[in-house]
Amino acid sequence: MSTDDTSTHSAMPRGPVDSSRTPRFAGPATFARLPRLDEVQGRADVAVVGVPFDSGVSYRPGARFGGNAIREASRLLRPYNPAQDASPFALAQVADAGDIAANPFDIHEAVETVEAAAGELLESGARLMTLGGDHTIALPLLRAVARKHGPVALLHFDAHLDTWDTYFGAEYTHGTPFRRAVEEGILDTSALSHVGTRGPLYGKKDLDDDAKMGFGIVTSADVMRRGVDEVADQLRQRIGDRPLYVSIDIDCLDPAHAPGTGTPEAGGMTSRELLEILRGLASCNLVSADVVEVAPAYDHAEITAVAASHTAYELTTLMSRRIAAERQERTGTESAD
Ligand SMILES: N=C(N)NCCCC(=O)O
Ligand SMILES: [Zn+2]
Ligand SMILES: [Zn+2]
Repeated sequence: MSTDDTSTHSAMPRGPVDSSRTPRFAGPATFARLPRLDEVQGRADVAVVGVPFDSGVSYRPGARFGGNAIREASRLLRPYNPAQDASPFALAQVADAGDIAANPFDIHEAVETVEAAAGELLESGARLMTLGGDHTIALPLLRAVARKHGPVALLHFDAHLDTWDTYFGAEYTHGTPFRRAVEEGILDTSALSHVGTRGPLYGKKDLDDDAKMGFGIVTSADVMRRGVDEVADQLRQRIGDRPLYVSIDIDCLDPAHAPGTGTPEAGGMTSRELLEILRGLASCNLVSADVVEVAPAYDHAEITAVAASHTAYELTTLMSRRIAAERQERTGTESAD
């Protein structure tokens, strides 16, 4: 496979394979046909990393195949993002860091492995764009991010709260990562939001517990009634300039927009609403993000994987723009000295 370098200068980021020369359906899939991390000497501003782990699910399994399904569906992403007026892969070096090899038979060990591998990537200077995997993995990712940035603001898109206590006595599951994260003090409890919440709960106490942890909720019905601009404004105000982690469970979307997921709930957001809210976060300091719960066995015609690939593309664009703005600020300051 040809890995044509679209950049002409060694200091320029190396971009995706040129789809006008190598058909986009040829060769093994990396996210958006970007170079692998080893092809850019291990130096990336944004590392796209897969976590093929789904041993924490409470219903349908299969999200372990989500990352590669998203990579396959991302072949059609193009280098310029008109909605954000930015070329994310030219503004910063984005590279595919491959998969974290987590033990499928031992959740505690898997959680440790993910935390350590994510920590290494963050130490190298990269922001993480993680492709799950089930939602269990958000906990070790947040631990690693908080070690670098301190407690972070959390914007959580999901049909579910994922602040339940335990399932079958297990503390690490895909329904419990954010309760553990609050208990561990790795979240900034003045800036926690769920978006897209809906569906039946075990009881009203689920909501009371969640509110006590500090979460605000924008339900999927709120998004429909209030509209994406107002919702994005409100979220931006709550987040301010705090370091922000965005965790996106693809089941925040309606099953019509994301059938390929493990715990589907009717009445969800459209992919258009999700993408528009994300675009509205352009001023935020997005330090890392994940897209999880894509289970391709239940998908049809890559509906879910395409939605997830565009979601990761918008998130990557937000990070690249922020990286470029920070670089600009530094160079501006240096030349002013
Ligand atoms: N999809 C995620 N992350 N969590 C759903 C847990 C819902 C349940 O089993 O009751
Ligand atoms: Zn969910
Ligand atoms: Zn979830």
